[in-house]
Order: sequence, then C-alpha cells, then structure tokens
Amino acid sequence: MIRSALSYPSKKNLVLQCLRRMSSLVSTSVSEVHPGVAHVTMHSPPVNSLSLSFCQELSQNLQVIHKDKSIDIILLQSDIPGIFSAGLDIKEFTQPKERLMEFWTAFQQLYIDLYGASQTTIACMEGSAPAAGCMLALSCDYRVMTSNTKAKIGLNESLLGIAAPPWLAQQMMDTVGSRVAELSLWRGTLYAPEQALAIGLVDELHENPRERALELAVAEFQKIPRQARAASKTLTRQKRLKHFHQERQADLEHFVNFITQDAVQTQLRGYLQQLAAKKNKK
Ligand SMILES: CC/C=C\C/C=C\C/C=C\C/C=C/C(=O)SCCNC(=O)CCNC(=O)[C@H](O)C(C)(C)COP(=O)(O)OP(=O)(O)OC[C@H]1O[C@@H](n2cnc3c(N)ncnc32)[C@H](O)[C@@H]1OP(=O)(O)O
Repeated sequence: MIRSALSYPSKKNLVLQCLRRMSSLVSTSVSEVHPGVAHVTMHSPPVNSLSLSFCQELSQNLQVIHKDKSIDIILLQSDIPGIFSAGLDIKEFTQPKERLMEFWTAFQQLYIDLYGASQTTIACMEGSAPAAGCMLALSCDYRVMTSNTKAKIGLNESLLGIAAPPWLAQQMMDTVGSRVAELSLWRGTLYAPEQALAIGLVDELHENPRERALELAVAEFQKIPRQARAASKTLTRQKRLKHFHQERQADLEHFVNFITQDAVQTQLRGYLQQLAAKKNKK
C-alpha cells in the first residue's frame, strides 16, 4: 500500500517515486514530509513482525534512500497503533535450514543498512518495540517514544529461550552501559517508557512521537551540517560495523546451529502458544 504523504511540494524526485513503486508490493512506504526528511513507515499487520520479506523490503528501501542525496534525515515509524515492531517473526525460526540462513542474512543486512546509514535516523515509537523491534530503534541515532505506559521496549529474547546475537547485545551495552545491559539481557526486561528513559534506552518521551521527531529533524538536526553529522556517526559506528562484517559468516552459522536445537525449538513453540493463549483470553 502506498502512503502518499508527500505533503511538501518538493522537487520531482525520481528515487522516491521508484521507492513508492517498490513499496506498493509489500509493507513499507516511503514519503518525503519536508525537504530532506523522509518517513519510512512500517505497515505489516498485525504487529510489524520482521519476516524474511519484510526485512528484505525495509533494507531495499533504506538502500535506495542512502543513494538519494536529497534526503538527509530518516524518520522510522509504524502506522499500526500501539506497535512499533514486535521483533523477528517467530514463525521464521521454525523453518528449514536454507530458509533460516536466508532469513538471518536478511536480518543482518537490515542491521547494516539501518545502523550504517549515513543519514541521521530517528525512531518514532508510538508503541512496543521488543527484541528486534528494539534493534531497529537502537540502530537509529535518536529515539523518541510514546509516553503511553502500555508500550514496552527492550531485549526480551531470554524469555523465548534464545539470546540476542552479540552485535545486538553490543548495541544495548553501547546505549545503556554494560551492567544495565547485562541485567536486561538475562532477565529479558521490557521497559515501560519512563524506565526506558531513565536508563537511556530512549532519548525522549512524547505524546506524539511523529510530531516531535519532525520538529527535532527540522528545528535542530538539520541545523547541524550534514557532513558533520555523518562524520560523527562514523566515529562511533565504523569500528562496530567493521567487526560485524568480519564476524558475519560466523554469526550466521552460530544462529542456525543455535536455533535448530531441539530444546530451543520446543521453547519457541511454547512461546508461540503463550501468545495465542493470551490473544484468546482477550
Ligand atoms: C547466541 C545467540 C545466537 C543466535 C541468536 C538466536 C536467535 C535470535 C535472537 C535474537 C534476535 C531477535 C529475536 C526476536 O525479535 S524474537 C521476537 C520477540 N518478540 C516478542 O516476544 C513479541 C511478542 N509479541 C508480543 O508481545 C505482542 O504481540 C505485542 C506486545 C507485540 C502486541 O500485543 P497485541 O496484544 O497487540 O497483539 P497480540 O494479540 O499479542 O498478537 C497479534 C498476533 O501477532 C502474533 N505475533 C506477535 N508477535 C509476533 C512475533 N514476534 N512473531 C510472529 N507473530 C507474532 C500473535 O501471535 C498474534 O497472532 P494471531 O494469533 O495469529 O493473530
């Protein structure tokens, strides 16, 4: 579905037109909302879970925006009320080996495309962001979260019987510090907005994260020279990305070996049943 939120009469932009054509196929849309500022909107009901095709599409859109020199700020948001992203699509974990490899490769690529974006990126979270949903937010440069206490954010992988990959754990450590990250990871803590703000997992709370993110983009971030923002990002992220590329193949093998263990598969099936039972009780 295409969101034609091109509310600003910008110059003809072939790249964005191309993105809109691609976006009509599946679950992300791209629109320029202000000169230089693009919304990337996730809309894969019911919960924006990251399936193989969703990861690939989001990556593709980001790659096209990266090449578009007219865009210097990306606002990542969801149009599903109460949800930013439910994280990886758990059903993908139960697929055959070939598919698992393709899936994890696409997830790794999404990390590279978002964490490694040269543009400034802002996560506008109007709802929950567990696990890989939190990864999307951690990969952005700035996080604005709803103040609605129903929303939760964090790395809850341990509650599914799995663990975050090292590069995601590292993002958490870089953001909230080693000790808080360590506790959060083994407890699988999902934080309410005020708690997330207190530990530095998000940067701001706002009743309307989209409005606030656009205001920040235009009134604050665009005033900082673009090349300086990009160079500052390189300072803090280049080393992590280089390491990631060196470890990428090992990370893939480790994921497949880990996730295909019988004990892990049993835990995951149990977790899916819990989700279904919770829904039936509603
Ligand atoms: C050493 C390590 C080596 C390798 C690494 C190994 C593994 C990889 C590890 C980590 C990377 C990241 C992992 C993940 O991201 S796993 C996903 C974690 N996510 C969750 O736990 C979220 C679960 N969902 C929820 O808590 C709620 O759904 C949510 C709060 C998001 C929304 O609640 P709401 O009440 O609005 O909706 P529901 O009724 O619960 O759900 C609707 C519908 O959607 C299905 N659903 C929800 N989440 C997922 C999901 N992540 N994947 C697939 N499907 C999901 C849910 O079952 C309902 O389905 P249906 O009954 O069919 O309508």
